Amino acid sequence: MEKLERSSAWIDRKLKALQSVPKYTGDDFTEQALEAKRENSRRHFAGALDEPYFGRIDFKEERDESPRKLYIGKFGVESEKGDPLVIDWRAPVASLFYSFTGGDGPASYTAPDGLIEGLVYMKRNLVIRKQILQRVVDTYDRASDNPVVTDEFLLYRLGENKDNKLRDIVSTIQAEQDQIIRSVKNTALVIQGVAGSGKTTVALHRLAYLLYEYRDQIRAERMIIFAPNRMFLDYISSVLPELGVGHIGQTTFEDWALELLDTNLTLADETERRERWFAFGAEKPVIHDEAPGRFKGSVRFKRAIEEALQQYEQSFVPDDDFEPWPGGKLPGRQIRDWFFGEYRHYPVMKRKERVEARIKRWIEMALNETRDPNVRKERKKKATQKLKSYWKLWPAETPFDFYRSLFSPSAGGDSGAVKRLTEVTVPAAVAEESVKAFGKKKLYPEDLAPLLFIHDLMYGIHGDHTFDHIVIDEAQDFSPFQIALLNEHVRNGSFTILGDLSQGIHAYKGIRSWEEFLHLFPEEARAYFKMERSYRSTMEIIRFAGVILTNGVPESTQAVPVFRSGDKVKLLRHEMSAKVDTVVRVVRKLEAGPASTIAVIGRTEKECKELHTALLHHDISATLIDARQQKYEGGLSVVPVYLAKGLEFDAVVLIDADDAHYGLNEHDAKLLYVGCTRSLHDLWVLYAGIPSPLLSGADEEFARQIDA
Ligand SMILES: Nc1ncnc2c1ncn2[C@@H]1O[C@H](COP(=O)(O)OP(=O)(O)OP(=O)(O)O)[C@@H](O)[C@H]1O
Repeated sequence: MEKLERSSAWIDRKLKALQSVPKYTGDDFTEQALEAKRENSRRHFAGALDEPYFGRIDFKEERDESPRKLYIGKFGVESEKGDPLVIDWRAPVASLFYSFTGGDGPASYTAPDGLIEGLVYMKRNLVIRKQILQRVVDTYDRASDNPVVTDEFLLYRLGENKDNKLRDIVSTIQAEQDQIIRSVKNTALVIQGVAGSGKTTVALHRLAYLLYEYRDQIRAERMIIFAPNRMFLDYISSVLPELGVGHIGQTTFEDWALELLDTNLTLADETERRERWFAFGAEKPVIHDEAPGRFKGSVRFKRAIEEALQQYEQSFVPDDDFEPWPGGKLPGRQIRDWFFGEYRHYPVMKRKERVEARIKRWIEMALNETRDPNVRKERKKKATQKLKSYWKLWPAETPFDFYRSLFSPSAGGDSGAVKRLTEVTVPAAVAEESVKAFGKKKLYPEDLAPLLFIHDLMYGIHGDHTFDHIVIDEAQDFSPFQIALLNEHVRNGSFTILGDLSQGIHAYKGIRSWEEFLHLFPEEARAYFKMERSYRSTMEIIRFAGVILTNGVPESTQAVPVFRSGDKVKLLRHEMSAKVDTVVRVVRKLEAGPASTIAVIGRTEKECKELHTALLHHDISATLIDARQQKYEGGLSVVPVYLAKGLEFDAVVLIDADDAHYGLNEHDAKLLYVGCTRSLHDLWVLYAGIPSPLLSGADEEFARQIDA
């Protein structure tokens, strides 16, 4: 209590002092920089004032007589003398708070000058809100009979209801998560984590850590997060500001690539495609490596493009000499020497520019040697015309022209008649679909990486488009081509790539194994982590979801639950004709209970739309989430299962869990798994007729059958 009062008073004084300095709005750069620093500190102290710290760890270093009390908070605060009052959670010593897992033995952390060893005496979690101490939980006490770190505080945190935004977890980061967060910068981290293991959350905390640890080397504006859609970005948008980090770019791969390409190309409407990919029963598509996303996302396609471009470069310079006027001649050999020799390190279009400037300089020099002003004038005129026609001999394809020509030899630009891809054969269906879309200046998402790759090779990568660190969430839906392309847009291969193969519901474009990404990086520059503990859902929900994986994806990793018990999963059978009434009844019941976010999860967009309309007729207001959704509003949502990925809800009503909607196959199993693992506390699974075979074996211990 005394510590809290002292820290708060000190922070309050610092804040007031900063607030008393008038804000600088002038043009002086130095003053502007100082003001930005002050503003940062104001924000920092305002945050620290409300909640100065959340943890305490008593640690006795080997050389010390007695333990020191270390208070851990979101922001470090120092006393007037420079002593740490509160330690930033990202500081090396704070890692003790997270990595210490109990026992009598020594604990250690790595300080800038080496390993520090000692003994932990106590670990305490505190909840302080608006300077009022609300909760204290000692999760470790050396003096107790059984000194292990308990999950008590974590369970209290996990039991809380969630609103419409993902939150920070600084006070309860677990040891295995902390290890990932604190991994060194220049590595490509690939993380396979089960549903609810905290992948998204951990990646965001890692960004905050990197900014702290490498503050002299990296900048927030040069870090970027790729997420699957705008709604998901909105959902995760609070975490970084809560951690005091701003200005990190958050985007989708599509938006990022389209902006860089800066053309009049737009994305083709994928509604029909989505219906096809997510159809069920007899309509269900067979997915193989010839699917457009798999083919265009492959490394072999990338290699084939690279080769085609090399060929293209070889034939770039015409054999002709340049003869600006009778008797004047710049030999073709000389021009080729410039292009293939002197300028060989530049991308092809830059080389073309350089050669053009060089020819112009050559003309000027030749003109200067012409004494007679009339002849000079005449020659100048002729040279301008000749240069124009000479340039027509050079290829003038845009990256899009070039890309397009790969699919249909006759549709290319100047040299389109040449078959450019020699190493791969474009599957006929892919070529047909592509040609049709390209004719209307439309692209599919899987065209963006190859097109940008061609663009980069032709024009080079501008420094502004190179990042210090890249985070890729839901990476199982990315292609190796996309990762390889991004690797050229990041310094030192600094990546956090996270996903879950068991949630790989976009199999027509995503990967089958992490090896597909890992082998893109040298062995010494990559690291692979597995996160197997799931924090989101109750034990009952996790065990129930585990049954689905056992039935449909037997080789997948089962999630290990945190020991948080809740209600059994409700398996509710209803008459086919009573679907809407049953959903209405369950939703009303849930709305009357503690849940603040509820989702009704269906199989297809069409079925969700119908149900949403039916709910409105029953005066139940809900948000229908479709592929265009930009924001996640919370409350009650109706959402097709493939758009629910990444989100979470206090309660989930999963509808149509019958044998027709979810058959005994991998794709349906992954969809059903995603649906069930969205729930934190309460899961209702509704079906008419025969239940999905994926549910068979759901034990009475964690699931209960109810007849409507
Ligand atoms: N150490 C932790 N302390 C408290 N809550 C945690 C912790 N780790 C994860 N969580 C919570 O678990 C939930 C799942 O986290 P998150 O969405 O980051 O997981 P994920 O692995 O990305 O999930 P999915 O793949 O299913 O989308 C969130 O509510 C998050 O706050």
